[in-house]
Amino acid sequence: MTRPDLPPSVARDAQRLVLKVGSSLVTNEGRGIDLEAVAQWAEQIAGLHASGRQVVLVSSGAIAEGMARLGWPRRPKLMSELQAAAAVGQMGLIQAYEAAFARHGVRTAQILLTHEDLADRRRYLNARSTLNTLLALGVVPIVNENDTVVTDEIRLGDNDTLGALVTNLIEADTLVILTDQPGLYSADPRKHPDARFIHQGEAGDPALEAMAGGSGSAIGTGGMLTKVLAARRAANSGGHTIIASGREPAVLLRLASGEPIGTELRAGLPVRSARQRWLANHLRLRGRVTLDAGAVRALTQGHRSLLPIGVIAVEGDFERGDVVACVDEHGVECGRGLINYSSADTARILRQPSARIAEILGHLSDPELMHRDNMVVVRMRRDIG
Ligand SMILES: Nc1ncnc2c1ncn2[C@@H]1O[C@H](COP(=O)(O)OP(=O)(O)O)[C@@H](O)[C@H]1O
Ligand SMILES: N[C@@H](CCC(=O)OP(=O)(O)O)C(=O)O
Repeated sequence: MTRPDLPPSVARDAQRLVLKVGSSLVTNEGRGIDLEAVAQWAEQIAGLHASGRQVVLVSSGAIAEGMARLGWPRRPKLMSELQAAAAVGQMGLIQAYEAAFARHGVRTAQILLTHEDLADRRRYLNARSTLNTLLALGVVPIVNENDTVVTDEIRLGDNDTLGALVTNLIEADTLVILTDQPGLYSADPRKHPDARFIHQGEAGDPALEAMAGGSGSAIGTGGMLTKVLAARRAANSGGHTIIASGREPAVLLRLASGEPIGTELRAGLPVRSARQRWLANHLRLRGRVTLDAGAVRALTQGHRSLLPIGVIAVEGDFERGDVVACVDEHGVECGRGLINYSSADTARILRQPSARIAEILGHLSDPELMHRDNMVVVRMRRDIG
């Protein structure tokens, strides 16, 4: 869907793009890899390369393609079967992409990531430098979640989130999410055919997030909600997001030439530092501390460190250096950061002035429970980090 009276697409000025393609597009609604679509994306990305732009491709479809290859008509429920399907399907995906890009003389690389790779600071920095090196070499990295090794509790589960994390990781200017709809509507168009098309908005706008529903197909996973939330996450590093139809001819080249296609969600939020983003992007936290109202204010308005005196409860089993959530008395997260004391020690020093830490614990690591520099404030109720 083009946007005739609108300003040029943000993709026109993007030097570094992340392109995310969904399972139903990649696998022709689960029938098997859509080689024609893959060929077109490869041709377009080669065209973007020729104009000096760098592209990372985040491709879903491993499970759907694995199911097609194994002759499974329905998505299995068992984790081990999903993982087996992903292992089979990922081979097919990578072969198809490598062959399609080779026709344009463009090299590809496979990158399979887990949440843990991005949560561990050292592995996160490694992933970042590998991706940056590949881009500098003119290679197109093809990223997917490492479905065969992740367990249910630690899966990202949807590649919209992964696309946003990769956007943050390499500080891409624009995240383009291609899907089976022309973009975001005021309600799921599968259920509400009269829904209004949203041409443009601001990433992180709760009104837009309320419009987006789950997946309407048997193949996709996150639906529109994960795409709109991905836009909020991408905006943390200043990345704009475009959600558009993968069936739109030459969609990437047209976007890059400035044609306004799909829904554009602009980054308007203050950009977070790489360290703050790394903290914010932790999807599974080791525990949480409950803050009294004064401590919540000190954190969110005063931009101060968290002291043990403002903590009224502690939950979870964590060590010094783990990422822990700070919640208010209603359990709503207001910040998160690296904690200076284990859960056992925190339980002993909560509600106490910092001057008493050494006396209670027999040692003093830091006067703060969480230092300002190691924290990120979370502002909204429905925050995704
Ligand atoms: N407000 C909305 N606007 C557009 N699509 C929506 C909306 N809410 C839910 N959807 C559903 O989201 C689906 C796209 O997400 P998904 O199935 O996960 O695709 P993909 O495999 O591309 O990630 C659409 O087919 C549509 O049914
Ligand atoms: N890693 C999974 C992708 C899951 C996913 O996010 O799918 P989709 O909602 O179609 O983007 C796979 O390759 O099957």
